[in-house]
Amino acid sequence: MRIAMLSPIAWSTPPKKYGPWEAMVSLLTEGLVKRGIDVTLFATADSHTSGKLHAVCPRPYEEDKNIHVKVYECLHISEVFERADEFDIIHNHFDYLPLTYSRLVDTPVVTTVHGISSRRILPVYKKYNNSTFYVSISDAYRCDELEYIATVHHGIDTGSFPFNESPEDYLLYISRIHRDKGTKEAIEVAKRTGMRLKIAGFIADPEYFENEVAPHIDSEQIIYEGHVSHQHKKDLLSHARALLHMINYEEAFGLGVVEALTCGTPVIAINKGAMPELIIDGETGFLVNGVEEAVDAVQKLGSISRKKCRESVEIRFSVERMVEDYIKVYETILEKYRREEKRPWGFYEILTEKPGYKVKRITVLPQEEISLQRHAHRQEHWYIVSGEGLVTKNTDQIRVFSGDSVDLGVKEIHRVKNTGGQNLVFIEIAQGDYLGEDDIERFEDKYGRA
Ligand SMILES: O=P(O)(O)OC[C@H]1O[C@](O)(CO)[C@@H](O)[C@@H]1O
Repeated sequence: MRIAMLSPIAWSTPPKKYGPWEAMVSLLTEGLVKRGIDVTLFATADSHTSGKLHAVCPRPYEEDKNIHVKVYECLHISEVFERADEFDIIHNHFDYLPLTYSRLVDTPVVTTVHGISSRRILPVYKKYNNSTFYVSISDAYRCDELEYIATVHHGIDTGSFPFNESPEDYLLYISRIHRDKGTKEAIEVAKRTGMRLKIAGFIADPEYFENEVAPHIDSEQIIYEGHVSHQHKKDLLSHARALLHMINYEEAFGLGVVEALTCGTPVIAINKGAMPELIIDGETGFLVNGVEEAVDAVQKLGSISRKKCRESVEIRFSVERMVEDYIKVYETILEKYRREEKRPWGFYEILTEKPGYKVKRITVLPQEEISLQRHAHRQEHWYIVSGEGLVTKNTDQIRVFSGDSVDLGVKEIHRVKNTGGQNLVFIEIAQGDYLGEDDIERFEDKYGRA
């Protein structure tokens, strides 16, 4: 299996410090290579992989403000798609932009949806919903308007995080410093419980840091450790009494939460987003609804077994499990693709074929149309499953929607155009003495095949 792994270029892959998407891409890439899979990693030039690295962007744009973000995004993404024929699957971790190239290539594209930053980007995801594949990183993060091939939780290199049975007496906040992540609320919990709080992470929102965080830093009770290295992060995580994760948004996953648990450190988190999928309330931490409940939870930390914390994530969130899950996703996609016949207007899948009849599921992409045609040996019955279209039947024009059907006799001239913004999907039952694809007489064709 040949995989093109498209990483973001905000940070290197793996990142030197912060960079959760790039960190996950690196772990997945290395895990796949270990399993003998041929992976080409498209990432910044200062990235490292035991697979093959392909880079056009010299440095991460977050580390070098001279890198023109849009220019390098274009150069980076186009590289993958220009080499599409060399791969069996393109695995996109670059959010929505690469989706817009996906219909220009024959290689299937699977996207791990790391985060939907705003509902305003949904139209792109919706447009490619039926022609590409999406993986959700938690069940909580599935968007009702999209279809997913699987949920795959992230995995971490659990073995590289030290387990510590005897913590020190401080609470920890480790994340980028931003309102969403609840730095201010973590400070409040520390102050109310009289415990020390160590804060680590890069300052994603300087104004928030200045107004809500900095005034509380006294380097005694509230300590800012800075944008820490991987080693420093592991030390902080393994020695903390608990991790405070007082998020103010529906977080898609929470790598820091899993990393803390791996060290044996319980997590007190706001019960939002993926938190219930990561933390077992009362056993590996506490799911709370605000500062008040978090303060109570701190008092109950003694009831948590640190060993249990580690055990709860060791297998469920290991890299090996994540790699295994993604291999299954790739295999499912390849199996589906083997069955699907590509056409310039979309694709079809033969559901069954027996002497005398053949059943297909036909997908016409938005605004595309099949040729104006007729068959000498078969009649067809079309049942519209979803989308909307305009059927030409001899001299008639018939608007069709989900639930409608159309019958086309032998030698009747016909065509269908997808007139909507979603895929037009219909089931075709063809009956006749000959059902080969070459029984098509084309009169007109948008793609020059007539
Ligand atoms: O000639 P085109 O545009 O590829 O269309 C072919 C499709 O049209 C149909 O013949 C429908 O009439 C399908 O059975 C077939 O897959």
